[in-house]
Amino acid sequence: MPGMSGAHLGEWQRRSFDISSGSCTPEQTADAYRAHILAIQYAWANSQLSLAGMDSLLRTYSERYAAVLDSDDPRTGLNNYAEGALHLARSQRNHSDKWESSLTTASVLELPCVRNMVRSATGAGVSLVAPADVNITVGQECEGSSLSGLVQSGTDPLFNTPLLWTTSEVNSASSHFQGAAAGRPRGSDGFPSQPPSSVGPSVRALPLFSQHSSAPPQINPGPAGQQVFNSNPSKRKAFYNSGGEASRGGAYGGQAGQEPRGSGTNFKTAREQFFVDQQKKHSHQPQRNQQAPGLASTLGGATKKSLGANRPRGTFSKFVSPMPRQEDEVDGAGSDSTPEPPPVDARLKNFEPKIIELIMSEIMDHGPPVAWDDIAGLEFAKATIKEIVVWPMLRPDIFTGLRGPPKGILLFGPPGTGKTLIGKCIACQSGATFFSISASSLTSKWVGEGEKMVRALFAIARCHQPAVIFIDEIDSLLSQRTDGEHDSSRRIKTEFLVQLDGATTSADDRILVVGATNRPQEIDEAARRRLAKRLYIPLPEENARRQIISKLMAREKSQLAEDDLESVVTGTAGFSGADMTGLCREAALGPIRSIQLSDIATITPDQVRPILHRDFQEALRVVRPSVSVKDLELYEEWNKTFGCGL
Ligand SMILES: Nc1ncnc2c1ncn2[C@@H]1O[C@H](COP(=O)(O)OP(=O)(O)OP(=O)(O)O)[C@@H](O)[C@H]1O
Ligand SMILES: [Mg+2]
Repeated sequence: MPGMSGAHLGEWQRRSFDISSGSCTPEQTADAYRAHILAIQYAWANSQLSLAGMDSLLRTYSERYAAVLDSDDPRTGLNNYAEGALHLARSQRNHSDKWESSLTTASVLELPCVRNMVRSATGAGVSLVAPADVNITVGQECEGSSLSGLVQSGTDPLFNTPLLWTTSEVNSASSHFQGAAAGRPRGSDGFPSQPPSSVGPSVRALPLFSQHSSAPPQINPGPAGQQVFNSNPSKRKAFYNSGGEASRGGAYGGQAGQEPRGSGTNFKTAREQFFVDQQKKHSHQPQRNQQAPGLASTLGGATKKSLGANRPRGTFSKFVSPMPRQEDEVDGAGSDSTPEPPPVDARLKNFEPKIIELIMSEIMDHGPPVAWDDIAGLEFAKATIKEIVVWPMLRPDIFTGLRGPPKGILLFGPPGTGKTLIGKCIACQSGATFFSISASSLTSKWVGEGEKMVRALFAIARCHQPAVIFIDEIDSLLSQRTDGEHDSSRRIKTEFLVQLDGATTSADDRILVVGATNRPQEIDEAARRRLAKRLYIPLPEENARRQIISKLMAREKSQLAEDDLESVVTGTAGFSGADMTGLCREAALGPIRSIQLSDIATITPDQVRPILHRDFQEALRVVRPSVSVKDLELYEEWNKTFGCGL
């Protein structure tokens, strides 16, 4: 800014980025709090701050920091991670979504079967079935409402016919309309050739669907009799809408409008209250609900399920989800017990379930087991890891105080020397909950959410102690912080360091962080300090190379004399474990290459010759070591400077 001195600029920056100024973005605020947290830790490490002082300051700033991270408010918080997920979820449909059919009232009336029905009804004065209790939405008008439990008769001006609905008609109508919608084969006129069986004492056989019925149907009034309902289309629409509720009200007792619960409570659910209001609106149908109980009870099993709504409820009853449960759908009967959500640890209550799920999915499945013997050589590293990881996990009571194990390990060394293999072995052998995290799983999710993932990861690990967090290729996550790097990756790193510090210094937590890298020199020095035990995983020595070849050849048909093996071992100096595996693969192809092309189609596996020394000699001509001497020197150098090996 021209004319503005450095001092002014500094003042302006100080005020603009002052957290309390209220003008900071949530990112700036979070950054500032993070900086505070690190400064406090730094001050303590340099003995400028007492332990108690650090403790209290850390608590204050951690809480403020967490508030910014966890707040859902986009103006004050960073918690926007769910948006991406919700966007995806929005396009999905579930049971509660309305299924909209292309059928409209007009198109239904145009259906030949409906026309027939209208015609015969006009002639015979029989009842018409209202398109109710169909699990489809006809246009936007009726909402899959159920008229079950209602017996209505009257004159429908639309059809100019007596209007009569019975429970069975409702059911039949349901099946008819569903059938029509699904295009199922029907009788000649589109109706089922057999009338549906009676569904209960109040339900008569369906005259409407016996297509040749000419006499007015006999109507069983049901226990509560019938009522007349003169409707016009708009009224009927309203009635359908309320009727669904009515019937459902009936299905779960049907006493809406009366004292609803026999249990002496006046409690009404919102749905019941809605129904009562609707009923008042349609006060020209006064007895509608009185007849509902009987009909409803007969319909209980015959029409749609009430999804738990038929259970007596009160203020102290359990909430019953309106969503059908899977087992309800399977067994049809349902049970009174609602599924208990899995208990959530109080320490995780600040994290969204989705993020917890994401982390949990990172828990490594104990795939193919890896034993310590599967790792050739590396005796020192194996012994140290057993001492640090396995025994303390098994006997935490012995490994206390000064014997307390270090909480952070760094495995470093040239590529292909078995670092990841060791990680897999720890997963199998330690008996701890094993989280295998790669940098990409934290950084490639939603931008800005990496640090939340990191926090959640450590919180979950704390809930699943003893736990091992294995971070492969840790250099890409904790490389040295530079000025030019992206803000979000910087934030993830800082968050990781904060968490790592907590995990590696807390005496109570049994969380071990294991990092693996083949670029140790790129790791941030703060991370290096936290990963206190830095173990060099070198290229395999002669003995280890011999072990690798012997182990791999033992699974194949091979003839390798002792001398041959020795010559291969000496010829592979400088090979990594992965190079050795590659060499054996190449040698194993030798016998196949020696087969005549004409025989390849017919030869049996037994006829393939064993792997011989000459196959290794051939293979050695094409497989070269992948680690250069120069690279090796760098590792040795770094090991001398920072390593904890012998
Ligand atoms: N010490 C060993 N014993 C047996 N097999 C080994 C050994 N080291 C490496 N291998 C073989 O090499 C393969 C690769 O090893 P691994 O993935 O553990 O290497 P790494 O050290 O993690 O390499 P990078 O640094 O490139 O990730 C293993 O699957 C295994 O087949
Ligand atoms: Mg690896």
